[in-house]
Amino acid sequence: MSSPSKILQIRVPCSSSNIGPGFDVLGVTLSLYLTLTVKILPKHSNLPNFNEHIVLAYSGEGSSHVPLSINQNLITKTALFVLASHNINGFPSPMIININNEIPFGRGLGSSGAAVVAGVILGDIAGDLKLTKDRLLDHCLMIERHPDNVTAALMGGFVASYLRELDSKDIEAPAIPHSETLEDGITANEQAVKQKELTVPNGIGHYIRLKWAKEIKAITIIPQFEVATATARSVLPNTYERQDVVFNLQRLAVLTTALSQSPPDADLIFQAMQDKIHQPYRMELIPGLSEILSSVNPKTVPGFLGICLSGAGPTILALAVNNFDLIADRITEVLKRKKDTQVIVKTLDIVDEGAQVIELTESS
Ligand SMILES: Nc1ncnc2c1ncn2[C@@H]1O[C@H](COP(=O)(O)OP(=O)(O)OP(=O)(O)O)[C@@H](O)[C@H]1O
Ligand SMILES: N[C@@H](CCO)C(=O)O
Repeated sequence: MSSPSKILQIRVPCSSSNIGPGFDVLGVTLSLYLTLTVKILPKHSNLPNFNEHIVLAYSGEGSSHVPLSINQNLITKTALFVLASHNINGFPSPMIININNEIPFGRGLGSSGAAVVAGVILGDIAGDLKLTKDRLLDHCLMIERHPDNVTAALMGGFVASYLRELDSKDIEAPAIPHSETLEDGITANEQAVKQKELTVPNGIGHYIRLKWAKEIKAITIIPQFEVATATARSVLPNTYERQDVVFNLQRLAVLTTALSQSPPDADLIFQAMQDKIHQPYRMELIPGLSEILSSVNPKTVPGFLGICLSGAGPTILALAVNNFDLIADRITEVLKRKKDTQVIVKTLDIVDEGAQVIELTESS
């Protein structure tokens, strides 16, 4: 008797991180999703592609260039890493995985974070590991070393997080697929077989969910060009002046509470969303960023609260309680003047739910 096949859906929201001063600290989940529909087949099933026992189909954002080989795709590569770290060599059962992605790549909306979270959950399900949410987070944080996007995508809502300091031997194992340098030749699976053991430390990530005032919406102004996170991190300095660090710490502490208050205090939020740690250095990658960030002001546009680079950019995140179209038009106009690019505007809700697994059907 074969075991019945199972159909599950893994749904992970996109996220905007930093929110100005909270570089590598703050993340908030927004209403665009990466969805995997996973059919786990009985072990002896024949699949249409007889050479592989995993069939990957992909639609939506990134579909023209995302790799569909399981050793190269960030989602399946992450799942293989999770399995390998539990001494499971490869996917134990045949699967048909349909991926639908609404999150644009390389725009600062946490596409890689969502892919890593989806991959960790896929590995957990495929290996029947039953990992706790905190343990899922540990695995995510081995792959994406800044916690802001993955923690928000997994836990949902407005989240602040930090990483425990780890020994370099724990984080430098060559078997770890880093989300920003996917080109590495050896697969997690091959490496794990060589290493035999690959242990993911416990309790890497620590987080707290913060309150977000329900009337505050996120306007995302998404230019149609990509900035890879690795590039946007490579332009940052290794050391900072004390006054710049203090500037951000002061604003970060105020911002976390300011965004929870109803009605929101626009002047307080606008000032508290200023940053001196990452945005000034990323101006060379996003033409006109300085002008864009000063193109709207709560004194001239009622309902507008604040503006920043979303994640590593190039998307601009504007927070507001109304006048969404007017705010988006102002920012788009400056952006287009500075660079000849198409721009897509989406006004998104803040979503409370992080990654979810939904069991769809079960058939023999
Ligand atoms: N759904 C997906 N499936 C497979 N790979 C993905 C998926 N989403 C993202 N990736 C990989 O992640 C890369 C984008 O990651 P990157 O960190 O540069 O940008 P981002 O995550 O969109 O932005 P940010 O981290 O600033 O929010 C893509 O080029 C692709 O290699
Ligand atoms: N905090 C990260 C987010 C990008 O994923 C950065 O700004 O580089």
